[in-house]
Order: sequence, then C-alpha cells, then structure tokens
Amino acid sequence: MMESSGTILLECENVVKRYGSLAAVDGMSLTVNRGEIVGIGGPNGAGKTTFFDVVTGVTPATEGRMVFDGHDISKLGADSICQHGIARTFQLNAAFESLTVRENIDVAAYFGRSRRAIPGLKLGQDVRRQTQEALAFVGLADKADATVGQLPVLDRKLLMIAGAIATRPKLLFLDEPVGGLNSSEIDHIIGLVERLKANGMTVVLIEHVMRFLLALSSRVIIMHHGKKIFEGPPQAVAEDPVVVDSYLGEGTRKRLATYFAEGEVQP
Ligand SMILES: Nc1ncnc2c1ncn2[C@@H]1O[C@H](COP(=O)(O)OP(=O)(O)OP(=O)(O)O)[C@@H](O)[C@H]1O
Repeated sequence: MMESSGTILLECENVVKRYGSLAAVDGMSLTVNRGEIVGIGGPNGAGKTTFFDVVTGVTPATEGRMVFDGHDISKLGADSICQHGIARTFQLNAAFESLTVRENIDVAAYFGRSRRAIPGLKLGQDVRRQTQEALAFVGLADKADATVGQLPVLDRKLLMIAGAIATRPKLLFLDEPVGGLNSSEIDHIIGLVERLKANGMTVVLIEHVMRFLLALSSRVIIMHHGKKIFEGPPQAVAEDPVVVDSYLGEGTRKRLATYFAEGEVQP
C-alpha cells in the first residue's frame, strides 16, 4: 500500500516554535489518522494556536518534521499546504466584511486548491459548484447574498467553516469553533462537525468548551507550556491528576465525572 493511502494522514514529529526565548510549542508530536476527530485542549497560552499556525504554514517551525498525506510539508508556506489539502478556521472571525457570504466562499474555493499565478478571479463552474456545496452543507445558502458584516456570530462561524470546506480539504483544523456561542449554538456546531465526520472528513480541533471537545473527539490531547501533557480517550481526561491540576481544576473534574457517569449533566 502506498503511504498516501495508508491510515495516517498527518504525522508531526518534535515540532518546536520559538518566539525569541519563548518556546510557544516545545516538542509536540502528533499523529492523525484518516477519519478521526482529534481534540486539543489546554490553558490559555499553552501553544495550541501556535501549533496550528506551524502545521498550516502560517508561521514556519523552528524545528521538527511534518508529513501530510505522504508529503513533507515542514518547509512549505500556507498556500502550498492548503493546496495539499489542509484547511483551517481561525479563533477570531477572519472574513472580508464588505463582501457577501458567497463572495467570501468563492475566494476560498478559488485560491484554496490550485495555484493561481494571475489572480483574475474568473470563476469557473468548479468554483461555483464548490461554493454552492459548502453553503448548502453549513446551511448558509439562504444568506448567500448577505454582506458578511451584517451576520450574527453563529453565521460567521459557519462562514469560516464553509470557506475551509470549499477548498475540499482532506484535513480540517478548527480553532475554537464555538468560542462566544450559546449552548444551542454549540449543539448546532456539534451536529455540523458530526456530519463532516460522517462524510469522511478528518478533523483536528482546539476548544476550551469541554462539552464540545469531549463530545466530538475520539482522542484528546492536552497541551501545557508548549508540550503535550495528556493524550487519551475523552473519558480519561478528567481522571488525569496533571490535567486536573494544571487545567481543569477540581470543579470541572467533578462535573465531567458526573457527565460520563450519567450522560446528562453538561460540563
Ligand atoms: N507571534 C507571536 N510572537 C510572540 N509570541 C507569541 C506569538 N504568537 C503566540 N505567542 C506566544 O506563544 C504562547 C502560546 O500562544 P498560543 O496563542 O499558541 O496559545 P493558545 O494555547 O492557543 O492559547 P489560547 O487558548 O488563549 O488561544 C503565548 O505565550 C503567546 O503569547
């Protein structure tokens, strides 16, 4: 079997990112298998977003090796990495405010999967189809002609996810996809990510909302000070004394224990 069709989609080995004397990411290794959802948690400043930035080429790694779908992407820039098939969303809304929903997704679909030497933005049928599919998938088709600046917060989150999936990625990175959302909006995004998984998407997500992280992830990683301090199934997160000490605290540990025991109380 060729490496590119094997089980492993992404392999990161000993990734380090230094900003001056600070090792924001300090020797992270991570393997992501096709079709799984991996969740990353950890306190503010743990290095989660920086890890995403390095893997998606937003900033170069100081050290380490990253292989995606059989290609060494360690030295590639963000555009090439996206064209290889990794897409991401950002913690804060990243969109062209004065363009419409459709126009924003067109831009992602146009630039996302092929190298465009002359950015003429002459949209072909393929781009239009990708945009339409992404809009329909996230449920924004009715708002395609709305200006982004007028959208409520949930729709903005959906827009970012639509932009990412319009590039037809093999791997989707979601950075705090439910930050700032209320409980029913969180449920809405849980449903959407479950549908992505059912459609074969591989997802790595960062989230502080434990209910979201634990409901979706088959494997959870907790980072602290740039390092992985825990990796295991969601049920084991709150059992880990180091995670409870450095991140969750005793109150959340108890809530999570009840959640897993009864499946009712929301952490
Ligand atoms: N461009 C940068 N220049 C200098 N330091 C940075 C830069 N980006 C991040 N850092 C630092 O790296 C560390 C890790 O930050 P990062 O944003 O990755 O943490 P995080 O785990 O994503 O936190 P949060 O949960 O608050 O989003 C922090 O100390 C941050 O101040």
